[in-house]
Amino acid sequence: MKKYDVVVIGSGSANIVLDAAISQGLRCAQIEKGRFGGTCLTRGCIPTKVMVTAADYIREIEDLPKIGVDVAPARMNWEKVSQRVWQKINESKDILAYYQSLDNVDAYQGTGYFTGEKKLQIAMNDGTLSDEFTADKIFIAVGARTNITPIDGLEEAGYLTSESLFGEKYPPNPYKSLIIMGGGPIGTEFAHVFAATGTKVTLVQRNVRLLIKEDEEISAQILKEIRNLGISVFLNHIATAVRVANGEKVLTLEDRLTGETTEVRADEIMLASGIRPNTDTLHLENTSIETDNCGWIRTNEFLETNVEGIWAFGDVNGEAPFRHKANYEAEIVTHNLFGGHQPEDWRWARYDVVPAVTFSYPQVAHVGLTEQQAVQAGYDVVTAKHHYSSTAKGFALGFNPGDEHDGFVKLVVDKSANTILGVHIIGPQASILLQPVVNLMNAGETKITPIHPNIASKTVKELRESRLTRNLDPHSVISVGETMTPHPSLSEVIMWIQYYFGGR
Ligand SMILES: Cc1cc2nc3c(=O)[nH]c(=O)nc-3n(C[C@H](O)[C@H](O)[C@H](O)COP(=O)(O)OP(=O)(O)OC[C@H]3O[C@@H](n4cnc5c(N)ncnc54)[C@H](O)[C@@H]3O)c2cc1C
Ligand SMILES: NC(=O)c1ccc[n+]([C@@H]2O[C@H](COP(=O)([O-])OP(=O)(O)OC[C@H]3O[C@@H](n4cnc5c(N)ncnc54)[C@H](O)[C@@H]3O)[C@@H](O)[C@H]2O)c1
Repeated sequence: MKKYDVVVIGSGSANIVLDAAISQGLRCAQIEKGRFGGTCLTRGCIPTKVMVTAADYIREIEDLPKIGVDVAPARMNWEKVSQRVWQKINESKDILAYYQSLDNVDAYQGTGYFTGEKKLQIAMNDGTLSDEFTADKIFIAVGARTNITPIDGLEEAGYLTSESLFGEKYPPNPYKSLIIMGGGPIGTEFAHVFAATGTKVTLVQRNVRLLIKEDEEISAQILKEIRNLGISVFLNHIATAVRVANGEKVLTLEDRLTGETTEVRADEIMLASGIRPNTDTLHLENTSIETDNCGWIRTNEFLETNVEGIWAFGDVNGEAPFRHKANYEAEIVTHNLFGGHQPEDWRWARYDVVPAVTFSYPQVAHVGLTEQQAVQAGYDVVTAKHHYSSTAKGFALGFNPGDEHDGFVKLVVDKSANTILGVHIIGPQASILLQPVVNLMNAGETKITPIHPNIASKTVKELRESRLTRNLDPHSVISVGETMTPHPSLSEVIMWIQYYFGGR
């Protein structure tokens, strides 16, 4: 049976690990069933941010008269925006071509799955089956996909997901009307994009609030802002049936509190109702790799699975599903296994300082605990709120004290220790305003904290017993590089700093 040194399944954050293995001259295999580059490049962060940026400008231009700049209405040129969206998505072809050009990599286009504990096979996209093979080290980074909630009539009526939108269902023109189901980051970002194109958007959220991972005050504010954009929002509603009438999709909604039903109609329905892991494609039943009840692979703080020689990272381990978190984990694995470091200098993952940004209008950003979580955790909580209008630049941007659309920063502090527990921001550039706090919260000394204590290779057991600590000196470029950065371009600058100076 053929044996590789390294196999990576997935081509998103997995490529970070793959590149390190390649640079060491190891014999590698890469398996990807879809477009090379993974979700972020081909159907996630990057194409959506190209759209969101155009949508942001439309809204900002609309806001300009309030600071004394008269403007003509701005309009989204869908063809131009789409050309730019697909320019990025199509970089995928260059990624595939790059790996195909390397001698020590086999880039397989197909679905990889396990036939035994460390044995793999590939159902190739061309319909053939690969031979079985094995590897010393296997890295699973297969990500996740939209979780489709079954609704009567949905399959017959047809629907969109982020995958099909950036695929076979990409619209040549914006929809006249669109129903989006799900009020998380995907739902609110697409609601902003399409509303800015002139689409009549209806957002249906099962929960009583939008962006349920945010502090309650942020959820309440984003609701006001989203409604202010002309988007119709139904909270605490579920869809019970879909039918097609006069060329439109008609959705029956039920108020979960009162049971009252309403009908909403639109050209198209998009599901943004959460994600599920792609582990069902892997035939994990042929291995002893542990997952939780929903299929997310259990990993420890070193991204090890319970099977020696198999690691998993990114969305598939069920920790926060963000591009910056996936890359952070991939960099940890790279540092430990291919960085030439002794175990006592290994890195490990911590999930208490994972920043999150939703690129809605306005942006929403947070790191750490919400007020509600801090109270529940038993901290001596004190909070403070500072409005954009109370700052000189906030006023310059057009916010006035008392304005119901004023953005704010909410600080959650442990009063006894005087430490920051969480920061929550809603308003322009929230993604950038958050970053200094993320870096500070991540800096300093941290002690190893076991995650899934039963998962431990011999080295990890020793490291845990030695009570390893890592000191991130706030002056060091290494600390900058080891801190997650959710702003897309800021994170690229940080990666550049890390690669340029980090190794010196
Ligand atoms: C619409 C949208 C917008 C987003 N915006 C942001 C954002 O602004 N910021 C942010 O931080 N995050 C964002 N995310 C989340 C981010 O894209 C993911 O967290 C990140 O891409 C996960 O990376 P990954 O490496 O874990 O998996 P992926 O990048 O999903 O890579 C996994 C790859 O594995 C492939 N695969 C799956 N099963 C198999 C198999 N059996 N064999 C072979 N290949 C397989 C898949 O085709 C996929 O390409 C967004 C997601 C979506 C959907
Ligand atoms: N800017 C970003 O970082 C960014 C952007 C997009 C996506 N993402 C990541 O991708 C993941 C998936 O995003 P998401 O927004 O789909 O998931 P989500 O789980 O965060 O939100 C989905 C929401 O849909 C609701 N919902 C579920 N079923 C529903 C139904 N049938 N009808 C109406 N509402 C329903 C849920 O109550 C939930 O609030 C997120 O966890 C997020 O981290 C990140």
